[in-house]
Amino acid sequence: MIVQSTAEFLQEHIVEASVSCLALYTVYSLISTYTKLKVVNVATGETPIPVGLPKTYTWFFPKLRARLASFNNTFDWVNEGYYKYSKNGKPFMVYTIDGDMVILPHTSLSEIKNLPSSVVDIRALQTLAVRYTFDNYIADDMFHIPIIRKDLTAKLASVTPAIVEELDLSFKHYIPKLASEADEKGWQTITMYDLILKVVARTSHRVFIGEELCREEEYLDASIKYAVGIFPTSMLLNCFPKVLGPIFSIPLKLIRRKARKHLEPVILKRIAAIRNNVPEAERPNDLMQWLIEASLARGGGFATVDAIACRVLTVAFAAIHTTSLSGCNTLYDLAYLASKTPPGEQTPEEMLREELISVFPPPHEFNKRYMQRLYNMDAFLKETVRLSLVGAIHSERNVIAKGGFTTSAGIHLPQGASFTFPAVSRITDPEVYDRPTEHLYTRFYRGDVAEGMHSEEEEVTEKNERDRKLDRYMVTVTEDYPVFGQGLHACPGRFFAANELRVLIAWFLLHYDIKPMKERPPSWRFVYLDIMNTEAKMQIRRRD
Ligand code: HEM
Repeated sequence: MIVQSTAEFLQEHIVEASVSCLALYTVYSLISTYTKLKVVNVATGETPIPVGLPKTYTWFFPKLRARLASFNNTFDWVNEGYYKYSKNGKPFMVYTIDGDMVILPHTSLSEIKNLPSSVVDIRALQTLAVRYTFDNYIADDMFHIPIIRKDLTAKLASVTPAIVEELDLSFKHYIPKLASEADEKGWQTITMYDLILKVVARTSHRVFIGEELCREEEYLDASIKYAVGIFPTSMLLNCFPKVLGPIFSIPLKLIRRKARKHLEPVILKRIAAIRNNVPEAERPNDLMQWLIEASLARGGGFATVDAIACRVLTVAFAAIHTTSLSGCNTLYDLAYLASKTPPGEQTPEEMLREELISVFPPPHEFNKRYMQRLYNMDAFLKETVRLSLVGAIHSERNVIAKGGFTTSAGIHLPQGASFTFPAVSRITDPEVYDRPTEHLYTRFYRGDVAEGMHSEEEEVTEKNERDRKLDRYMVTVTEDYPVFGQGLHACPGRFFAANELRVLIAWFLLHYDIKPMKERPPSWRFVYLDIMNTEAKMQIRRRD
């Protein structure tokens, strides 16, 4: 009788019942997940001390409460742990909405950063829920990474004229669309991030997929929306049971379909050319072509239009927002630092412009080789991204080796454990950087040691990175400069990004003045992330 009436009740309230089950399951997973892995110091038996657990009613779901509090407090917890434990060579834990995280001391970084992917893997695969937000072919084989690292970087000199041309065309196309009418003194107001995002998306795509497609607004819009949609979708996916993955990823799939509509005819044309043995010299020479050739070589599901289009969008995702944020932050810093420059002194904007004109006198023909001589520009960019792109942590990794991994200090990390290193606390530690929170735009100036150097791609080798004299390029990765990650997974696109950013800032300084801003637009901290203010308005004025 009871069973029958329960069944009837459930039939009548199927929606409510499903939602309740889902809610219960979610609460259960929030409480129970990530808690079973035992991280321990094998020599002392100590386990990493948690930072951020509630100090009152400690019996009442402390981890769950810490996870919920992590939205606003993670930076403070990591900073507290950095000074209490990391600086004494000890690990600590934080429990965030994103899972249990072991924060290892900086002293473990050098032995961990180059561990092979059979031992540890980059955690983005999990945090970005790559199997749902992209697809299985991306998660199974990231062959686009060596293509970016080797082929794209090697072609930088030859693609620079295309970057210069596309930046020029896109600034001229988008500024009139996005900026207000000029006032009587010629100043126009613009939401700078909107402009830089569009310009970077179009310019990067010129190099990724060619002239034919990079100006197609519907495609560009779809690729930007896709990239924007990845973070919220993956967060949702990571909070709910995996069975809901296919449902939560529907909006992203619809956007991908829109982008694919434009990519498909071009991909098919290029595949046909390869199959018809069109000589290599007559085929396009861009990132999409290299991706198509590598996909065909792998065959099967990798060689479908869908998988190839998804891979193009994956590279665009990694490239466009990071570069746009860096470009926009640089312009914010130029405007803000100008307002702090005493009257009569040269502002950083004037200093960079003077350097530009001396390296590229009119008619300002940029080329990759001389771009490297913009030492003040490189130093400025490097300092801006140091202060603006680093979140609470860097180099998140998951242990995948069956037996786990034990550091030389005896910290045993079992299979499945996630670990990372303090980032913002490290770069704002006065023992690491002098006046660490100030934007000292000549901090990384290297013009004095640069004579006789080769290209930066040749010089940024692991050996040279240990040489403090050469530790000054924007693209140099050192253990105290985590903007581009570390070791095996350090950003493969950073040479491309640095080159594009230099041309972008150079174009801007030659064509526009920037009105000083009294306040730097504040960013917003969310769990581990420092999210830039993308709404801030700037005032700009044409120079001619
Ligand atoms: C200023 C711009 C950029 C910044 C600040 C940046 C930053 C980063 C960071 C922090 C990582 C993670 C590294 C780690 O965990 O150790 C990364 C990885 C990556 N970046 Fe960038 N990036 C930028 C531009 C680009 C560009 C332009 C591309 C492509 C052309 C790109 C492609 C990638 C890829 C594919 C990875 C994954 C590497 C791996 O898993 O081994 N990035 N980037």
